[in-house]
Order: sequence, then C-alpha cells, then structure tokens
Amino acid sequence: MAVTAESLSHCSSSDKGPVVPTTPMVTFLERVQEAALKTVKETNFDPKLYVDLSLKLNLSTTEKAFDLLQKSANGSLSVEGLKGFIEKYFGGAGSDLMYVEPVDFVPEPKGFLPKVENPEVRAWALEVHALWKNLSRKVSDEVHKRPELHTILPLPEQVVIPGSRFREVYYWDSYWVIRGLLASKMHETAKAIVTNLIYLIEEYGYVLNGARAYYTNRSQPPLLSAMVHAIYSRTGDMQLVRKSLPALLKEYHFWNSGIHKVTIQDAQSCNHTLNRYYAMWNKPRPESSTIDTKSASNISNVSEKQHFYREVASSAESGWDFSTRWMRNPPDLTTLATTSILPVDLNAYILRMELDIAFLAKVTGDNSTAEHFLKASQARKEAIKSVFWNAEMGQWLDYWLNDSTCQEPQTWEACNQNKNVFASNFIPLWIESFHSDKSLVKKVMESLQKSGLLRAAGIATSLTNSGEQWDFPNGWAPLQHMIVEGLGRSESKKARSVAEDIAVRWIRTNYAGYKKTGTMHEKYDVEKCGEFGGGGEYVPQTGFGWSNGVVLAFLEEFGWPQDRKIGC
Ligand SMILES: OC[C@H]1O[C@H](O[C@H]2O[C@H](CO)[C@@H](O)[C@H](O)[C@H]2O)[C@H](O)[C@@H](O)[C@@H]1O
Repeated sequence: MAVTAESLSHCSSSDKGPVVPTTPMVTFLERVQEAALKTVKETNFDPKLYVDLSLKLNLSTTEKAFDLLQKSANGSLSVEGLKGFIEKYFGGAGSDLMYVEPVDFVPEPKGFLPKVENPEVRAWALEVHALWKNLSRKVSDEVHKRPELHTILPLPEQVVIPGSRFREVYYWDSYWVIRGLLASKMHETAKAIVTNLIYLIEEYGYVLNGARAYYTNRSQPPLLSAMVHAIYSRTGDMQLVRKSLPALLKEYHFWNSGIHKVTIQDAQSCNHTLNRYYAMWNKPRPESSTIDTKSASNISNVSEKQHFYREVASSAESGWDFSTRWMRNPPDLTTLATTSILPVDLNAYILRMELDIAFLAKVTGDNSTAEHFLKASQARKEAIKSVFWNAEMGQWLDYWLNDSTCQEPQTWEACNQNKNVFASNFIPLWIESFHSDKSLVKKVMESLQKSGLLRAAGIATSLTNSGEQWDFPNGWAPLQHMIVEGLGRSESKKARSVAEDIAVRWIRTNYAGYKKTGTMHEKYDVEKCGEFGGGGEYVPQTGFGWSNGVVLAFLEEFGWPQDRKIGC
C-alpha cells in the first residue's frame, strides 16, 4: 500500500520536547492583547501590536492597574477605557527603536549598479537604495538601561528591519537585506547586522526568529554563515571572520543536536543524519496568541493542543508560516506536522553552513576545523542525495518521518517523499555542490520549467491556492533569489538564461507594484505583474527589507540594458 501523509502513524500527536519559558512581561502583554481583541473588534486586529508595547512603569504596578481596570469594567472594557490605559501605562509599539541614518549611506554610491543602463530603472534603483534609511533603527538607550520594560532585545548595533509591523530584526530576512546593502556599498551596516546576530548566539546559543523576548523559543532558516561569507567576499574583512567563527560553531551545534537532529537509514542500510525544524514551545505564539487560541479551539485534549501549538511555532521556525507544505491534510491548519518532516531547504542551508565554516576556517588558517566541516559537508551531500533526491521528478522532495517521536534510525521508504511541488524542491541548486554539476542542473532546470511554478511574474511558492501566505499564487523574494542564483552560477548557458528571465520578471513586477502603490511589498502575486500577494494571518506588509535586497542584488548581477522595457 502506498503510504500518504494522511495514512502515516499519528502517535506523535501528543506533545513532546523542551519548552523555553517566556518572560512575565510577555505573558502579561498577551492578557492585554486578549482584552483588546474583545474590546476593539477591528476587522484587521493585529495581535502583534500589543506584545510590542513597552512598559512605562514596572510590571507589577502595571499589572495591578490592569487588574483594577478590568475589575471596575466587570470584564468588559470600553474602547476609551482601554485606549486611556494603554496611553497612560505603555510606550507605543516601535517607540523603543530610534530612526538613525546609516553611517555609510550616500544618495548615489560610487560604482552603484554599473550594469544598469536604462535611466528609468536606475532612478528607481536609487529610490529602492534610499529605502535603507527608512528601515534603519537603533535600540534606544532606555532599552539598554531597563531591558525588563521592553520586549525588544538590547541589540548592540544599528539594525535594518523588514518594515511595517515587522519592527524588529528577523533572522533569515537579514541575509537578503545584507545582499542588498552590499549592492548599495553599505558594508558597515551589513557588518553591524552580523554583530547583532552574533550577540544573539552568545546570549541564547542560537539566532532567534527575531530580536524580541517572545521569539526566544525558536530560530529561523540558518543563514548567518552565508551572510559572513557574502560580506567577506566583498570586503576581505578577516576580523569579521575571526569574530564570527566561534558563534557559527555554536550555532552549528544547536542545529545538530537534540530535537533538531534525525537519523535515517537508507535503502543500502547506510545511516544519514539530517535536520528538521522543532520549536521549543507548546503554547500559542505570543505575537499571534489570539489567533492560535482560536485555531486550536476544537482540540480538547490538552497534550494534543500543546502538540498543535508546537507545530505552529515550528512552522514559524521554518520561515514558511504557513503553508500546505507542513500539513498532513491540507488546507486544514490543525494538521500542521512540521516536526514530522525532514525539509529539503533546511538541509541545503546546513550544507551551506558546513561549506561556509570550512571555507572561513581555512582562511583563518584553522585547517583541522576546515577538514572536519568539509567531511561533514560530504556526508550531508550524500544524505541529501539518498533521502531527498527523486530522479523521476528531477527535484529534491521533503521527507515525511513515520513518527516524529519514534526510535531512530528510521528506515527510508520511497513513498514517504512528499511528491507535491514546492519552490523549496529546487533550493539545493543554490548550493555550489549541486549547481557545479552541469548535467544535474539541466535535469533540475527542465523539471522547474515543467513544474507549473514558473509564472508571468516569477516563481510561485507552491501549486496549491490554500489562502496561506506560503502557497500559490504568492512569490517571495528569497525563493526567487536562491533559485536564480543557483541557476545563474552554473556552467550551463541555458540555465543562466533561464535565471535571467526569472530575474527580469521579478524586477518588472516589483517595479510595476512600486509605481502603482509607491512602496515595495513583502510578497507578490506571481500570476499578475505588478500585484502584491496576500493570504495568511496578517494584512500584506510593505517596506520591505528582503524585497529591496533582492531587487538590488538582481540588478547588480544582471543589469538592465538601455532598450529593455521595464513595464509589465
Ligand atoms: O506574526 C506572525 C509571524 O510573522 C513572521 O513571519 C513572517 O514575516 C517574517 C519577517 O519578514 C518572515 O521572516 C517570515 O518568513 C514570514 O512568514 C515571524 O517570523 C513569525 O515567527 C510570526 O509568527
């Protein structure tokens, strides 16, 4: 019998795994969030707003005042009552981050995008470049003095945020922000971002999802090594490499131990170690507490509820929150099963981490570390081939574990590969070990062309229109970039031209969207040139860090000839 995701064993539905407690302040702000939902009843209620507030007085005084307010209102607060309370006791969301002009920003950097000849595109690129000023912040002195009054974490350096409701640094977004900053010649700002992420590793043992007290229970796609590699390639900054290496080793240990690590025995009885997303949390996400509580309302068993919350947080750790990719029974969100999946992209990122660490250790003269990580990368490359590669489809496929809590090693079965098409099935192309193989690139490129993912305005995230934001018809800047860069770096002329074609479509839709709305968007609808994306649990956001970064990186790589049309 063919095993489908739905028919796999479900004995993992009770919760297992560590929990990193949150702070009392976050717990209190969740109560304010809940009260606000009941009071303001907005259609576009954003729960994150409330956990981003800062306290004017200490927690116990504020809590007492809140309890009194609720008591006097008999549990049903008025809009004015709540508004007055918030104004009196809290600093607004984002008020603990100061706007700062980046130290290395100039309106037109020397040597900026030399291959962009078309004046219209050049003028727009300079506007996108200028957006770094809007997105630059510094954590205020108040946060450093009294961190317990804030959910923003006291990062030491200047930061670049994604934009709009995302008022704090995000882990994987930072990679594309850095790629854009490098195109903008803003090397110091790029290094400051890395210094902040190293600080998080020193404090918590890994890079958090984002720099907030409520993100301390999970990470995000691990790309710090790729950031250091990108900056070193441009600047040759050895000091940065030396400072980063101990942190990268610590981060590598985080991903390669405990719950994130799984052993699989392949068809030849060979054991492989691979990794998965697994959040250290089994309650509603504080930034979306009211939403998660509602989603779980039909789950009555306590352990099953906790397990669901863990799957929700683990999906957020993947950066793909949310997608049918993680559901046993799409589009039913309650069937999220991210911890029961070995994801192709995560393992490609960790392969990249191994290769980057080997490279960076070698440049510092640490040959034994370099050797060790080169060996680890060879083992992972084999594992990726054995577990994920599907020769018939010409894609790497996510692998469903029989049961996320079963004894290891599990035995690999062909029917456990997830045959659905996702953009992540092509992410290994981004890694040198794969894009250096010309015949492999040809096969994967042809598979991409036939997959249905290539659309008028870029690569779709999946083929399923589920209403979730990491599904069809949304296209996301990071996914376009990794696939384009992988194809573009191969030796195949055809692959390089497919890469350029996708980049051109993506640049056009970003341009048209910008001209229409005056802003850059977090995600785009790849069916319609110039339209931004939607779906998911919050309204579409603008700003936007990784979209700006990818446009600048694409324009730097491919340029824009004088006579190429920019409109849709
Ligand atoms: O508030 C809901 C969720 O929002 C974040 O996820 C989305 O935005 C991030 C910042 O651009 C991005 O990194 C992520 O891929 C997006 O899905 C946040 O990362 C989640 O943890 C959070 O629950």
